[in-house]
Amino acid sequence: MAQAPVAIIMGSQSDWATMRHAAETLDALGIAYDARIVSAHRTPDRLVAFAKGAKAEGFQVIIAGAGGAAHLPGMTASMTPLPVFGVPVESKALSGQDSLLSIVQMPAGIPVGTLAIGRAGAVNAALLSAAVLALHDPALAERLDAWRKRQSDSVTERPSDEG
Ligand SMILES: Nc1c(C(=O)O)ncn1[C@@H]1O[C@H](COP(=O)(O)O)[C@@H](O)[C@H]1O
Repeated sequence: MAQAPVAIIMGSQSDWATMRHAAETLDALGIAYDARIVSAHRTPDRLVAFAKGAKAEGFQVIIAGAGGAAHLPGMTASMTPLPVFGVPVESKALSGQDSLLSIVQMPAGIPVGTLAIGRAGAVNAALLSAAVLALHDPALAERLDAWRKRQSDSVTERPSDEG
């Protein structure tokens, strides 16, 4: 079986409720992915093995979701040359503000492409990954165009009472 181009990693099982939206978006675009739980805090050895080996495994893009003290995206980015898109998971205590600031304020030199908090960020991380992969995949570029057209077509011109 061909290697999935996208890795979706998350700090905890509890993040899956958010990160599954990235997975579903990749599904809709026909992009294979591998979803794994990897935590910089709780499974540091797993993180190092994953991040150092991700390119050799054949991944092309990494989506990393984490909440609270969200070190996972930045630590992953520090150990791989692959593009890393970070998704701040909405934490209970601070509504994801902590996750967002932990992920977005990287020091110059090690970038993480940071998305919005929660579901929107997860969906957009998948769409950004698709856009990167589509640069060298014309069939995927067509699927992405079609996805965006369907989205535009689904927006009515006027609001209705039915919502
Ligand atoms: N931020 C991180 C990391 C990490 O950055 O490596 N590992 C786990 N966590 C986060 O802890 C939160 C609570 O986790 P639990 O629900 O398992 O207690 C999750 O949102 C997870 O991403």
